[in-house]
Amino acid sequence: MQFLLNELVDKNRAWTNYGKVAGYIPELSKKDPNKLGIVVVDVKGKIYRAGDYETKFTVQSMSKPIVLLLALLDNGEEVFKKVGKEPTGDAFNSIIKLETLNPSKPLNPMINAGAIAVTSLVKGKTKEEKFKRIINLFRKVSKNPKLDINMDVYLSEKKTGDRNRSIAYFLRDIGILEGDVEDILDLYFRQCSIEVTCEDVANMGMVLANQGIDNESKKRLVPKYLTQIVKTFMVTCGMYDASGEFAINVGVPSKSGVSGGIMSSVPNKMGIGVIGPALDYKGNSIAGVKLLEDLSKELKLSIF
Ligand SMILES: NC(=O)CC[C@H](N)C(=O)O
Repeated sequence: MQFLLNELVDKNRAWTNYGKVAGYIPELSKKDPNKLGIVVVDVKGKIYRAGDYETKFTVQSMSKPIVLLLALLDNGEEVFKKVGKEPTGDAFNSIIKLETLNPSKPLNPMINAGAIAVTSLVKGKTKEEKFKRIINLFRKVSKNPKLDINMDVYLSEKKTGDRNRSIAYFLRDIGILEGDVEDILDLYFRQCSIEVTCEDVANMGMVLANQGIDNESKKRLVPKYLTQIVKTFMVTCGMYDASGEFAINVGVPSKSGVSGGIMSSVPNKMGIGVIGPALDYKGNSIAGVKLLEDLSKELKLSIF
């Protein structure tokens, strides 16, 4: 496995010359596009690392499946009164269907509109308590008690996130969001700015792959059926409007983020964390996706 990972990172590094780092969050545009790293954690707890696996990056949309777990723990299936279960075929930050669908609600929790609605459902008396509950779940599933926000990325997105702000105000207008919109957005920006490495992300993917059980302590962290719901969303909507192609070429429940990270869960086998900041026009890491395609073919990881 170690040899294979080294070989596949070397082979796919050339792809980092294609695509662009995300520019709409100014702090992300400073990232080195030529990084490519991967960590694989298997169900027995063995860890394999290759390439620029030590690179730090923010979770961005890879936070969506984890916060969805928390909202489902807090509210059960009531969550789906506020957000649907279907793919959109639109970009992750699209607004268009919010107005044209009737009755209107975000189509799924993996797009920004759906994720903002999900974040609003996390329980807690104050914003601080809500964020504490969010970061604590991240620390638990990543096995990294030191996980925290990257302040520069957080402030950068908070200052420039007008599209998300528009989405959130629209969601309040149509009755999906309740409460203080700026507070909900602030929580959403914070969850996106949690700083991780490939190993943290691989561990997060492992909990989902292992049906909610910590693969080492064997403790149950979240109910199995919630991990099934989340993994299904990762298959159908996790790579935004490229989820169908990714399902054919890789075939593993995965979630990408605009930082260039990808979290993958191979059911009952492994968690994978990948970083490659240069993105295609849909917002997925070009080299990261190519690397996962090769790994999936070599190890026959497709679930289909
Ligand atoms: N695709 C993403 O990773 C989006 C997350 C980002 N923080 C945003 O809301 O725009």
